[in-house]
Amino acid sequence: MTEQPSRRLLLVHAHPDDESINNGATMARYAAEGAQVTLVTCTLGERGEVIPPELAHLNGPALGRHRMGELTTAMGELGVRDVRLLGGPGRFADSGMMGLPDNEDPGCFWQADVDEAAALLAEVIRETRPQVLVTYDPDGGYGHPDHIQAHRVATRAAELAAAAGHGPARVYWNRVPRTTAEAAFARLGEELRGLPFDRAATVDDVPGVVEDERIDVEIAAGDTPYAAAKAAAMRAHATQIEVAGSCFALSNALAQPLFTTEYYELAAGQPLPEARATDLFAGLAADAGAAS
Ligand SMILES: CC(=O)N[C@H]1[C@@H](O[C@@H]2[C@H](O)[C@H](O)[C@@H](O)[C@H](O)[C@H]2O)O[C@H](CO)[C@@H](O)[C@@H]1O
Ligand SMILES: [Zn+2]
Repeated sequence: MTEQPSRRLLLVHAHPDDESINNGATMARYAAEGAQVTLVTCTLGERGEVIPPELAHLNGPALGRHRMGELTTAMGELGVRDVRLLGGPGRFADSGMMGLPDNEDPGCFWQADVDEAAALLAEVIRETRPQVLVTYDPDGGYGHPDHIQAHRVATRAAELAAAAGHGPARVYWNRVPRTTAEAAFARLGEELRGLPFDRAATVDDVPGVVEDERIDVEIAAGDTPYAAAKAAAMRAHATQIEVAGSCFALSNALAQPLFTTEYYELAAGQPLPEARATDLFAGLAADAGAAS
């Protein structure tokens, strides 16, 4: 039986790029510190728009394969080695933005049976035994069907794992504190002229913004190598993201801040020993490593 690292983190995301945008610095930090970091991505983003003109021909399965390559490159930048597609490559297709006919595709993630998808994720939890699971809030951060479904599947999988005696000690939701977002957009407005973007997004465009008091953990990368790794990982997702300095834009070309501090709300599990902790595992009994 091989020993697992004493700290084990599982992140559940909807598309290739979400993990770097939301948790790139966090993943890089914990990977560098020797924690086990497992990423489960639920779709390959086959219905995404494509930014670079030279790649505009990519769509459907070809885009999905290309984005899997982007994800592999991005995880190399973060030092994350355990990357899995929920149910295997192509099991659940990208559902498209909320309200589009794409949502009715019987093979898309939005149409998946939550219990069936959760059983697949629960198997990953049984194998990897994470103490910490990170996913989106019930609205998926911004209402995208795949993000909402990722929340539902991750939540149900954690319940299944707990019922089997090996559930995560903590479940966190990706968050951004409102005052931080507002201050970052105020600075962005002054910097926009020097950026390759014509317009800026707004605070309302940022997923998961909540009042400051709901933030339980902040992982500040500041000027550490983890901030640079996050930017490099986001750049690797070139079909979806354009990075310029301390900002980025998705295919809508709306500039938004690239946060090098990442924030979390404790959704379930063991309370934290202090307000605004700086470690997702703070206060958890460091086990010797579960047998795999
Ligand atoms: C960050 C994220 O979740 N991206 C999703 C999203 O992409 C957006 C979508 O194409 C929208 O129409 C654009 O205006 C926006 O700029 C994109 O970020 O939805 C895609 C389709 O489901 C998905 O592939 C992409 O990963
Ligand atoms: Zn997404």
